[in-house]
Amino acid sequence: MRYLPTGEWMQKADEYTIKEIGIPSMVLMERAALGTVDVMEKERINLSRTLVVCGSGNNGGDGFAIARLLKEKGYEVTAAFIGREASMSPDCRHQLKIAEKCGVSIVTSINKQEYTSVVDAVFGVGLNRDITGAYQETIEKMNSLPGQKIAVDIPSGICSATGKVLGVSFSADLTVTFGCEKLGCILYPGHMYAGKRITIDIGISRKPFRKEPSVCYTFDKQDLPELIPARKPNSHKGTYGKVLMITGSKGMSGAAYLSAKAAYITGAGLIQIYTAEENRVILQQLLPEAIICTYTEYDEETLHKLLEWADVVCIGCGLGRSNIAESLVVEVLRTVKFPCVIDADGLNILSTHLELLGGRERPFILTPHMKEMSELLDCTIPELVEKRFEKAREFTDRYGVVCTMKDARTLVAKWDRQIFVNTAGNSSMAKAGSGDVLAGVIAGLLSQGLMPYEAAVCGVYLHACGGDEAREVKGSYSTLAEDLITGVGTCLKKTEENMVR
Ligand SMILES: NC(=O)C1=CN([C@@H]2O[C@H](COP(=O)(O)OP(=O)(O)OC[C@H]3O[C@@H](n4cnc5c(N)ncnc54)[C@H](OP(=O)(O)O)[C@@H]3O)[C@@H](O)[C@H]2O)[C@@H](O)CC1
Ligand SMILES: [K+]
Repeated sequence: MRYLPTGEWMQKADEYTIKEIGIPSMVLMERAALGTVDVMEKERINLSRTLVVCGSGNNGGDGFAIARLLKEKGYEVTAAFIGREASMSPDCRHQLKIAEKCGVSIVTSINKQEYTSVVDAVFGVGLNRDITGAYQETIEKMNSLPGQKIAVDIPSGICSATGKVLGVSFSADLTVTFGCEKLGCILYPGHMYAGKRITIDIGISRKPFRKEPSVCYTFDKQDLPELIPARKPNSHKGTYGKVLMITGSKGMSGAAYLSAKAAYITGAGLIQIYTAEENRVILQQLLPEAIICTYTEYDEETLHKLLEWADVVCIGCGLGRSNIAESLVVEVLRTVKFPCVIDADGLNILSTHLELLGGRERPFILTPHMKEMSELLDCTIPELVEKRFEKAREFTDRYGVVCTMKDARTLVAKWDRQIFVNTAGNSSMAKAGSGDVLAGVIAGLLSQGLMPYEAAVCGVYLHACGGDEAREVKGSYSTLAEDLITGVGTCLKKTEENMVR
């Protein structure tokens, strides 16, 4: 796993490293500059005529050090100091003096000369308000220059906590970031301004991030072996759990099929689908591995028998909003004591029965997209988008559930855990049926013994990696939900092969 701190948290980590560990600030800055030059060379940036634009904070300090190192290597370099003299940080001032003494050409405005590359060291994580006036004009000018664009730590103008553009932003081809990638470069639109992102270690301690609830984290592919539940040599179908899927309705057999198949592909032992009678034949044909039980009217006795049979329940995919659906959701949420995934129509029904969540901790995993989440929270979608982290925390604190908030950057929250931010996946997954697959993947992981929060984070990540596998085969336009299921299977197989090796 790796942390995705905001700029504020990154500054706390810088401070901890300097004051508590004792690494001098100028040492960190030198490592940042050396690392940036190294990355630019490895990435084959044409550095033959480079402009480094520096502000008055430590990001500007990095910039002067980079300019000096480029000159040492024989490149033609100009450093433009466009910050305010009066507000220069001590390290920035120091770096400017060194650069001057080393003969770096220093100017105070961007001249018309053509550069092969433009390095943005105007603002880093210290950006704390909208960029206006002369700074805005400078950044617009930098964007309009020819040559490759490289951002130091974060593109100037991107809010490191939200990914929002604060007035204007440098648009980078490459961002070399220090210590940890900042949350704002992961979230949209910030992500689109960062270009290719490369993180370098400059010795900043990550200790301040541990156990800090407001710091987020993500996974990379190499984390998968640790995340997925182990298969045991001496096992049978009962070892991997019995999943009850209360899904599908008349005309909505697809959601029941996709979620159940996804749970099987993920490794569930046995699946029973409880659905409308109209779906019986089609589901039996589509998924002969599943047991099918059907209803024509609400039947509490059968429901209870099925709940006694199951270890895990997944309710809501394609369930509809009929009276029967409502009775099913209410009764399941009222009585179930084991892990339960609540998706789609299950969430729509839940939003008018929130009292069913109680407030005590129950093993529920809610998988809303932004619209469903806004209904659960009774707020507008723009309000939710603006304050997604606060809202996710507020909701999971209040109800004690696990919540995966689905979006281009899906979050997983639980009151006593740091928020997981998904960084895998792609636009091919923005299609009908993708949510059903996710609900099934999570149910499949629960049935193999993962705890609700672990199943949710692993499920979201695995589903997204499945999307990446699917895009490799089908491309961004033509990937279907069924392909995501195949992708999840491929991803699990690759992970297993790596584990064996
Ligand atoms: N030792 C370390 O800590 C290390 C730090 N490192 C590097 O330092 C970076 C962080 O440096 P930082 O904290 O000095 O902040 P930085 O981003 O340079 O900007 C602050 C300046 O901008 C100004 N300002 C802000 N918003 C503005 C606006 N909208 N419009 C106009 N002005 C605005 C603000 O002015 P003020 O708010 O004081 O008026 C202040 O002058 C970090 O990203 C990394 O690159 C690495 O070298 C590793 C070691
Ligand atoms: K920058």
